[in-house]
Amino acid sequence: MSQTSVRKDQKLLLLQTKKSKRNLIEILMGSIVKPMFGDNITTIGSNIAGLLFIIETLRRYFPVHLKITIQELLVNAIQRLPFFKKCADKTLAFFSPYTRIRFIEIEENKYNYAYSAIKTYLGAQVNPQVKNLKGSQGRGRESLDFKRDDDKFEDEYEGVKMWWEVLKSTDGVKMCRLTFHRSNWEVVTGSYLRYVVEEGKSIEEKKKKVKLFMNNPSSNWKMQMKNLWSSIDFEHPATFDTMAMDPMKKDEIMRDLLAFRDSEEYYKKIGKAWKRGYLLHGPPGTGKSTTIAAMANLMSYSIFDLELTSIENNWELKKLVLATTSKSIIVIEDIDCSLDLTGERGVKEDQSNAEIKKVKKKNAVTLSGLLNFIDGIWSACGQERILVFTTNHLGKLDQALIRRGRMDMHIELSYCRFEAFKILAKNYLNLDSHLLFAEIETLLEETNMTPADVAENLMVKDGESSGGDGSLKGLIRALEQMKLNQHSDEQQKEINK
Ligand SMILES: Nc1ncnc2c1ncn2[C@@H]1O[C@H](COP(=O)(O)OP(=O)(O)OP(=O)(O)O)[C@@H](O)[C@H]1O
Ligand SMILES: [Mg+2]
Repeated sequence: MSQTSVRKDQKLLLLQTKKSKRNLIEILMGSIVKPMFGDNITTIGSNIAGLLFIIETLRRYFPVHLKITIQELLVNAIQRLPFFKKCADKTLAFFSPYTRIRFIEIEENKYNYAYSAIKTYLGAQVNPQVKNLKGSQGRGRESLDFKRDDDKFEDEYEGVKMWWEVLKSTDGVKMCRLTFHRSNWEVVTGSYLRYVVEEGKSIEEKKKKVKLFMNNPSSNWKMQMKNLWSSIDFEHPATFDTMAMDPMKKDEIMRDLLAFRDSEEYYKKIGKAWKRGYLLHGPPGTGKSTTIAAMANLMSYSIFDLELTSIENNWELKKLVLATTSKSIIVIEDIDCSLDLTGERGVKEDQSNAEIKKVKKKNAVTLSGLLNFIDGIWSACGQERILVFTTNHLGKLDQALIRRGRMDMHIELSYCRFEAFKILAKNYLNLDSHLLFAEIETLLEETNMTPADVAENLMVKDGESSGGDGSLKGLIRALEQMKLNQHSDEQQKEINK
């Protein structure tokens, strides 16, 4: 038989099959569907019949992977007709050996955190085989971030295959849908899903940007909670590595912070709110604000910088604290200057201090309001918060405010000594040692220079050589001058006695 006659025969066979299928469907439509639903449904029915035929024909002549697409096409086409959708879903579900789990973004007005973790996990499945990717670059970053840009994913876990789809319904409902073979129920629900959600959350955690929030004056709040705080990306470069501080003290603070971060279970067990208070005290320029920045960078916590002088009353303070998020550091700088912390507890007000009087008149946030905020409200407003107070005058603070339990750790930041100086010399001049270090060590012991002043002297000025000699000699001159001044001050005091 020639090839042309074979092709002719095939065509004839195809036509016959087509005709007999159409006949059968037309009989069905005419005798069952038409009497039930009338002419419109008959037209729909015969369209589906045509579609079924085309699909059947294509199925025979195309490779396996296309068959899957065709099946999907059919299911989609049928599902567009509401009447058939219900039947099709039920029939498919009844016969299919696969199980589907949906993770809907917002259900009953509640955000589903598993949805975002799963989406993050799926987006991170980047490898050279992936065809669609999205690229982006954050501000100040040199590297590009790539994310998977597909809405269908195949995943494998402990030898089990699973299929994910990222979907959006016509009414805007977003979801991730997982399909897997029923025989793998134990693996998927037992460990795979937990693994996916935990992995997604840890990726989110790493990518989370640290923010600096500042409270807006209450006149700008309007009705929405979102006007309470304004925020910017927190890009302070300070770390504990660059902090000039006694290494033992530094180590103690870092260990304390990290232990706090990992203590969720412990706080649950002892029935206490998961929070910790730090009081930073010391003269101006000793690094209190810098320590807060280093804390935020170490923990990747955002900072809520609470400016008490722009708050009218305790109620506003409460609202602001309730609007903070977990994993954050709430900071009140210069607590002694922010409000009159003594008046309400009956300690005699210093009448001569006009500045304090002015602040008191303007500000109705009270010490008891602040104490309530530290104790009671904490438990109501979530978990994992650090509170930091700073002051230049520890003695001015009410004992109730700083007692242990409220401020768990008192950190004194003080004048620059040799250990701290070595860190600054490394940071600013990249020097580990120098002939002038011995002289500087003695002078630092004899004077009280703040790390801020030492740092200022170590900054390489224009036109200076990079060896550090100029800066170190400049620092020695400044220290000697300070020593002279201190000496003459002491002499003056003796004379005044
Ligand atoms: N311990 C330190 N380690 C490294 N740098 C420091 C340290 N202390 C101060 N500095 C430098 O001095 C500058 C001022 O320090 P910082 O603002 O942290 O001091 P402060 O104690 O908060 O002062 P104030 O009481 O006036 O608010 C910082 O920008 C930092 O560069
Ligand atoms: Mg400061």
